[in-house]
Parts: sequence; structure tokens; C-alpha cells
Amino acid sequence: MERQNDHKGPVDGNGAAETTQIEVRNLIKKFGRKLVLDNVSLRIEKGKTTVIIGPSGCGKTVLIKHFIVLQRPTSGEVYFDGQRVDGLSERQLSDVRTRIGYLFQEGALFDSMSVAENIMFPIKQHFKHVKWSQVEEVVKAKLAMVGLDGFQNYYPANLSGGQRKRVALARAIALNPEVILYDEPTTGLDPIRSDIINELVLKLERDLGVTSIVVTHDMRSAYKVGDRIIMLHNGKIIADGDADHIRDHPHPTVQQFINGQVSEDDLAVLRMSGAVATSQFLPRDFQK
Ligand SMILES: Nc1ncnc2c1ncn2[C@@H]1O[C@H](COP(=O)(O)OP(=O)(O)OP(=O)(O)O)[C@@H](O)[C@H]1O
Repeated sequence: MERQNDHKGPVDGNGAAETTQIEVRNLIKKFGRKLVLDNVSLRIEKGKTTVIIGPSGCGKTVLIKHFIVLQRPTSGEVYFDGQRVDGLSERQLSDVRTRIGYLFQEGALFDSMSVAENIMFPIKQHFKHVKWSQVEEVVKAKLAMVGLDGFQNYYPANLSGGQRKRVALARAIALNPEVILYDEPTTGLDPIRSDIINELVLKLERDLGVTSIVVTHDMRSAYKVGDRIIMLHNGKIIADGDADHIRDHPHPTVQQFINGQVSEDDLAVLRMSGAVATSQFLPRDFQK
């Protein structure tokens, strides 16, 4: 296997282009004067699971939102399956977006809709005149994939947190996407429910051949699902490789993060602000 070391940016050559699902080149994102992504270049391989880790606020969500152009670059380029997408209109983007399922932190289920209606929602948005009888089997199959067939008539309020995430995942795969973006899929779940989600990520990669991109603070999940783990820090990629590469990484910031230690910089901020709970700065799985 080629991957073990930190990548220094795009690799040239046709072979790489064929296996690349998403690419960003020299991506810079600023909000006002705040620099969030600092010249990030990255290729995401088809059919693999890439995990993005890093401290709170380092730009993980902003980065993956660029992959579906929910955020536009300040400068730099974004490609999906070889097509440059960062300059496309919203209308042109809708085709690209149907090829990507996403499970965002804020992308909660619609409380007023049943489980089945939630899963039908993206299908109805895309195929305007579809009838329930036409999609009933699709809804059933998607729910079966996440182990929740039979829950069609439940409402989100009657489901546990883990079940809600699984319904959201069934909705994310409703249109058979080639890519699934997961933003903190295990946050707020206990280790057993987290493992169910991890297994689902692996199952969807295995059974559907999807390309998965998982943003997480949870190192257990990262090691379990990631073919490749990328760490972002101060808007830059500081580590990129397989689980062993990340575990043995020489960069002190990587070691502090994966071992849940508080850095001297964080402590200085805490002392200055008089804040108390150092655990706020730890990866979330170390807070339990
Ligand atoms: N629409 C926006 N306008 C202004 N600032 C933004 C916007 N979206 C994100 N930011 C800022 O960009 C930075 C990175 O945010 P992002 O959500 O990507 O962090 P993150 O690494 O995903 O953090 P967390 O792990 O806490 O979810 C943060 O400082 C955030 O406040």
C-alpha cells in the first residue's frame, strides 16, 4: 500500500486522477480577516474512508462544506470527480449534490415528519412527482441497511439519539450517493452506539463502495473506520497517513491531540481567560 506518510499535496499523473473522487487545490478560506483554511491541497481517494481530525474550530467542517460547495473558497479550487465545481451556480450544483450524501451536525431530522417521510424527503426533492407506492420499497431497503426496517411510522421524538443518527444516515443514502460526508457521527453517543455507527460506515463502504469522509474528535472511531487519517491544525494539514502513521507521528501537536493532552498554548489561553474546564479542549471521547 502506497499510503503511510504525510502527503505534500496533489500527486501528478493520470492514475491518480482516475482514483480521485474529490480534490482541493491551494484552498484558502477567510471569514472577514480570520483565516480558517490556509492553502490546503488534498486528494480524496474513491472507495476509501478518509477521517479528518483536529481541535475544535480548526476548520474541519468548513473544509468538508467546500467539498459540496456549501462554502465557496476565498481562493483555490475544488474538483468533484474531475469536474471543477467551486464556480458552479446553485442550479448546476444540484446535480453534483445528489451524488453526495451528508450527515451534518446540524442536519437533524424533521421532527414533524415520520421516519419514512424524512427518508423520502430528498427523493421527493429530486424527483418531484414521485408517489409513496414508488418509494416504499426504497425506504424499506434504506432502513434495513441501518437496521431500522419497521420504524417507518415512528417520529424522531420517539427514537434514541443513536437511532436518530441511523435514520439520518438512511436519509443520506436515499439517492444512492457515491460519497458520504459524516460530520461528528458519533458525538453524543455512548461507546456501544458509537460502534454501531462505525460499523455502518464500514458496511456502506464495503457493500456500496462509497467514498466516505468522516470528521470526528473520537480517536476510537478514527482508528476503526479510517483508511487514512488527516489532522488539521491552524488551517493546515499537519499529519496525513494510516492509523499507524498517525499513532507514531513525531509532531507534538498530533501526539497531544490523539492522547487527549492539553497543549501549553491552550493552557495559556485558559489561564488568561480564567476558564476552568480544561476538558473542553480535549477530544470528546476523552471527556467521558
Ligand atoms: N459562516 C461562518 N462565518 C464566520 N466564521 C465561521 C463560519 N463558519 C465557520 N466559521 C469559523 O471557522 C472556524 C472553523 O470552524 P469549523 O466549524 O470548521 O470548525 P471545526 O474544526 O469543525 O470545529 P468543531 O470540531 O468544534 O466542530 C471557527 O473559528 C468558526 O467560528
